[in-house]
Parts: sequence; structure tokens; C-alpha cells
Amino acid sequence: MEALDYHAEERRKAEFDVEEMKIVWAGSRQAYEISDRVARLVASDPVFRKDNRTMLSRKDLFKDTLRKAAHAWKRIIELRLSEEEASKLRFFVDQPVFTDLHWGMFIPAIKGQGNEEQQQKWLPMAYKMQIIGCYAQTELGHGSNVQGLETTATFDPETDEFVIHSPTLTSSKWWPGGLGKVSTHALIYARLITDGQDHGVHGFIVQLRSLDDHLPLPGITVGDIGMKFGSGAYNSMDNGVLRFDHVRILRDQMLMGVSQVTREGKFMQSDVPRQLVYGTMVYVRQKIVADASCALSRAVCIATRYSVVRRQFGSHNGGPETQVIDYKTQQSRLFPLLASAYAFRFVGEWLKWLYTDVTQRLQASDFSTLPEVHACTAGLKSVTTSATADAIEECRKLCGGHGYLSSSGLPELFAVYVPACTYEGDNVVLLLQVARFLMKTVSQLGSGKKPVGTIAYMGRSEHLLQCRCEVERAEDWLKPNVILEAFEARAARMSVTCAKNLNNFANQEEGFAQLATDLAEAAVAHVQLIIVSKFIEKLQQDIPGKGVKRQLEILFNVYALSLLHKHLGDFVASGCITPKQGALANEQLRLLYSQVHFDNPSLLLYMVLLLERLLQSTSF
Ligand SMILES: CCCCCCC/C=C/C(=O)SCCNC(=O)CCNC(=O)[C@H](O)C(C)(C)COP(=O)(O)OP(=O)(O)OC[C@H]1O[C@@H](n2cnc3c(N)ncnc32)[C@H](O)[C@@H]1OP(=O)(O)O
Ligand SMILES: Cc1cc2nc3c(=O)[nH]c(=O)nc-3n(C[C@H](O)[C@H](O)[C@H](O)COP(=O)(O)OP(=O)(O)OC[C@H]3O[C@@H](n4cnc5c(N)ncnc54)[C@H](O)[C@@H]3O)c2cc1C
Repeated sequence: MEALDYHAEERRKAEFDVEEMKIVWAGSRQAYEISDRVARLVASDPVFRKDNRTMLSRKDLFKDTLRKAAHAWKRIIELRLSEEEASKLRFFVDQPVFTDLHWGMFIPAIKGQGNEEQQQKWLPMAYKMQIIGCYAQTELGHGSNVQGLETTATFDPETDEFVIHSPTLTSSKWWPGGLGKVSTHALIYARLITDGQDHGVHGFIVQLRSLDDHLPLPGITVGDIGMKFGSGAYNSMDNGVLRFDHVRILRDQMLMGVSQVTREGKFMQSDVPRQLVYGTMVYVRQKIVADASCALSRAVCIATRYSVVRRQFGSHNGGPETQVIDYKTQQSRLFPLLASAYAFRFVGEWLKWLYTDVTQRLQASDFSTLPEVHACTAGLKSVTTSATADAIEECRKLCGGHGYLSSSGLPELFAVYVPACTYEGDNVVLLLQVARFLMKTVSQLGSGKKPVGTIAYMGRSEHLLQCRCEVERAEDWLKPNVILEAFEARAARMSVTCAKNLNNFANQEEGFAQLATDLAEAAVAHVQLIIVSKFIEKLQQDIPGKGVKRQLEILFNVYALSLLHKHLGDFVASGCITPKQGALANEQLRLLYSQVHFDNPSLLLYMVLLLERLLQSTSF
């Protein structure tokens, strides 16, 4: 049989409503239709071809990227695409490009941190791409530690200007995407200084290049930082370096939504938390979580197609060899990744809701949910990107030697994806932010302040710290409430243990530094609980379509039990389940793998083929 016949054969056996499953994946019928239409548009346009990009030199790759960006813009205008359609189109073009930062960070930063006048001045030009912006925060010396940035913005009351300066080599801006070659403007983060006083880091809009001949303006030194990991991959992006030599900008180029500097040079802090200066990062982290399921599903799709077609060993009497998908080891490596793609999809949807909710609250001066939103975006960004990066590499191995070929699509997917573990906040640094939030929550437990939202379970910590899991048979592990309680108990116990251990240190900061590994693990436990609980909430919704809900329930159980198996040490050590119950969970997991594949083999293929148009460059 040919590869295509194998796929067709598997698909014919579908026992659930495939069209409805596609809608579940997309989030709504309308989102599915947009996605489907735009995917076809991109796939049928020769300018957007991607089969040759790993073979291009950096220069040609960059030209190809510019050509695609210009063509994408032309099509967006010609077809009068909505914002949602335009962003889908850029997503399907699927090549890191300066417009990611222009639309994804520069514009959101002005919207989030600029006052109304500033938005009216800058946004129309940015929307029409008359100016192109990047987000220049990171410096050579400091990326994670934003408060350590060294670039200065000193107010000069005589001229009503700020003087932007790079006082040291380490203060050079380093990494911003779109900066190296393309951007005309940058949103830079610099220490605000008025009358000799340092007010910390704030955002400023600075023009870098002439709008006439694109040459750098006086006092600006700018360039590309060079080749990055892999061939093709992120090298389509012009990550850049930038230095300022006493560059003057108008006072109103400081984003004044959070703080202001008056004509007299007086610094005024609005009645809002200073952390709103970090708002764009929160926005992008939320988007990164939503995108994790896309990268993961692509890798899983490739590995599944390969596993169905590939045969090794087991031929009897000259008959066909065994499909590698039939090996338990292949299943136990692949199916949890498929389940994770759906889990990340649903938690990404929820996070988008949470972000919209906090945005509305902020507009009404309600800052109460900001710490939770920061913890959720930081934690979910960390856990989903780390898991996705590892999963792409696992999928490469699942495809044997063929996975190492560029034509499998996996090496490039990996090279483009892995920096997501670093950019927008190093994943460990972000977990420690979550841990800080958790420790604060635990310390307030006795104060009468009731934990709400994703930390509501901490309010039941008295029960969670002593409850015993009631699983006696493997099938007991199929009950969502049993799974949820085990995850809650593990998360609560790990956090409370860390909090107790912190109390052994006279100095909290020192304790936090010494216990950082345990704290990061407690943060992972908390974030995995969020993902599990949001999957359960999804299953409680009305999900139409024959058999769709049933298949999602199987995937939920695979996701939760495979996590439990992987982190069995945590669950057992914190005493919330016994080793025997852990073994029963594993037994149930094995049975579930058989259901994913043998009861309904087509489930597997359908669920992973939803994004197959993205895979133009793959040959499996
Ligand atoms: C779709 C677009 C395409 C994607 C392309 C990607 C291109 C990549 C772009 C980038 O990488 S841009 C640069 C991104 N840089 C980072 O992410 C830097 C990471 N570092 C930080 O975010 C911060 O420095 C830090 C680690 C959070 C620490 O900040 P700071 O020192 O100021 O805070 P702490 O003292 O630790 O905490 C003080 C207080 O503030 C709270 N907090 C911190 N961050 C936020 C936030 N974003 N929102 C709300 N609140 C925040 C923190 O929890 C503390 O609270 P309390 O404990 O005091 O209550
Ligand atoms: C592809 C790519 C694109 C990027 N695009 C942009 C952009 O457009 N604009 C922009 O401004 N920036 C951008 N960045 C920069 C990015 O945001 C930073 O690289 C990131 O925030 C990490 O900072 P760092 O490089 O200083 O890492 P470091 O902080 O130096 O991290 C190095 C190691 O130290 C560890 N570490 C650091 N602090 C702690 C701590 N407190 N506790 C425990 N461990 C710690 C980390 O876990 C890591 O293992 C980009 C980076 C990449 C790779």
C-alpha cells in the first residue's frame, strides 16, 4: 500500500464527527472557516512557497522574507482582510519576520502604555505601515533583569526633550527582532532621569532610520546581530543591535499612560501599578501560549503520519511488517503529545479570555486580578513552550532517521520554536515569578483573604494537605474529580512545603535563592493543575458532534495520567497518592493508549491532520 492509501484507510474508519472536531480545535465555526479559507489562500499562492527556505543563503532568505511580507501586506489590502484574517494570513506564511514585532509588540505597547493623544498620533501611521516598529527592551548586559537596564532617557527642561544614551557597551540594545535592517522606529526601554533622579525603566518611541532613504539618523548605530541556530529558521528575522549617542526626542515620545513627565520636568506616577510598563510582555506571553498548540500539533501530525506508514519487524510468512504506531513504546511517547496539543489549545483559549477580562478591568481601574494574570501568563508560557520544544524533538526521534531530514519539516520547526523558551522571559525566571505569587498566597492563607480564581484551591488547603486518594482500581483514575483532587493536593502540598522551608531562613531573599529549584517545581505543579482543570472545564461544556466529546475525554485522561506518571515522584513524595495507586494510573494509561489507537485508529489521524495544510514542506 502507498502512504496515501494508509492515511485514507485510517481516515475512513472515523467514528466521530470530524467536521465538529475541527470546530472544537478552532474554537468556533467562524474561526474554523476563517482559518480554513486563509490557509487555502496561502497554500495556493506561489510567493508563499516554503519548500526551499532551508537551502537559501541568509541574504536570499532575508530577501525572500521581505518579498513575502510585502506580498502578504498587498493581499491583506487587496482582499480587505479583517484584523483576524490578516493575522491568520501572517501565521500561515509561517516565517519569522519583522512584522511579527511590528503588529505583535510595537503596536500593542503603544495601545497599552500610550495615552490617548499618543495613540492618535502613532497608531494610524503604524497601522498603514508608514512607520515600522520594533520592541527594543533587552540589552547585551541584561535581558531577564529588566530593572537592570542601563540605557538612559534624561529629561532636558531647556529644550523639552529627552536625551537617549547608551552609557556602556552592555547597555547596547541586543536582540530586538526587526531592528537589524527594517525598523524605522523602536519602542525602547530606558531609565527615566529627571533632575538627576532615576525613576526606573519606562518606554519611549524613538525614530531610528530616515523615512526618505532608510539610513540611520544621527547618533544612532544599528545593525544585525548575525546568524542564529539552524539553517533557515529564525534567520529570516533581523534581530539587531542598537546604540544611542545622546539622541534627542520630544518629551511626548515617552509613553505616558503609566507615568508622565510634565513640561517643567516633574515626574508623575499615575494611580496605576508600575508593573503596567510590563504589560506588552503579558500580552505576548498570552499569545505564545495560544500558539504552542499549533507548533505542537504540527510536530505530532508529522510523527503520526510517519508512524502509521512506517513498518519495521514482525513480518509473518512474508506478510507486511508491523506499523510502528502499534508499538506500545511509540504510543506512550506519541499519544501524550497529541493529548498535550489539545490541552494547550484549551488552556490557550481560556488564557485569552483571562487576558481580555483583565484588560477590561484595567480600563475600569480594577487592578485586583493583575498578579494572578501575571502568574498565569508567565507560568503557562513557561510550561507550554518547554513541553512543546521537548515534544518537537521527541517527534523527530519518533520519525527515526527521516526526522533528521529537513524535508520532514521537524528540524526547522524545532529551530524556529526553541527560542520561545527564552524570549518573552526565560522559562525558569518566569517559573520563579509564579513561585513568588504562590508563596505570597500561602503566607496570606491565615489572614482571612480568600484565594480566588486559579488559586481558589489553596483555600481548601486544610483538606488538600491531609486528603487521601481513593483510587482502588485502574478505572477509578478515569474520574475527572479524582484526577483533579490529586493534582490539587500535589500542588498545594508542594507550595506549602516550600513556604515552610522558606521560614527556616532568616532572610527570605536568601531562602528564595537557596530553594529556587523546589520553588520552580512547585510552580510547575500549579501550572499543570491549571491546564488539567481547564481541560475538565472544557469537557463540561456542550460539545456537539457524534463521538467528539468521548474522544476528548480519552485525550484528557491520557494527558492527565501521563503527567501523573511522569511526575510520580512528586505525587508520591507529597503523600497524595500511594505507589500502588501510581501503578494503577499507569495501568489505566496503557489501556487508554489502546483506545486511542485500536478502538478508533482514525481518531489519531484526524485529530492531528487538522493543520495539515501547514505541512507543505514535509514529505511524509
Ligand atoms: C506575537 C509576537 C511574536 C513573538 C516574538 C517574540 C519576540 C521576543 C520578544 C522579547 O523577548 S521582548 C523582551 C522580553 N523580556 C522579558 O520577558 C524579560 C523578563 N523579565 C521580566 O519580566 C522582569 O524583569 C521580571 C523577571 C518579572 C522581574 O521584574 P522586577 O524585577 O521588576 O520584578 P520583581 O521585583 O521580581 O517583582 C515586582 C512585582 O512585580 C510583579 N510583576 C512582575 N512582572 C509583572 C508583570 N508583567 N505584570 C504584573 N506584575 C508583574 C511581581 O509579581 C512582583 O509582585 P509582588 O511580589 O511585589 O506583589
Ligand atoms: C530569538 C529571540 C528573539 C528575541 N527578540 C527580542 C525582541 O524582539 N526584543 C527584546 O527586547 N528582546 C528580545 N529577545 C531577548 C529575550 O527577551 C531575552 O534573551 C530573554 O528575556 C532572556 O534574557 P537573557 O538573554 O538575558 O538571559 P539570561 O537572564 O542571561 O539567562 C541565562 C541563564 O540564567 C538563568 N537565570 C537568569 N536569571 C535567573 C534567576 N533570577 N534565577 C535563576 N536563573 C536565572 C536563566 O534561567 C538562563 O538559564 C529575543 C531573544 C531571542 C532568543
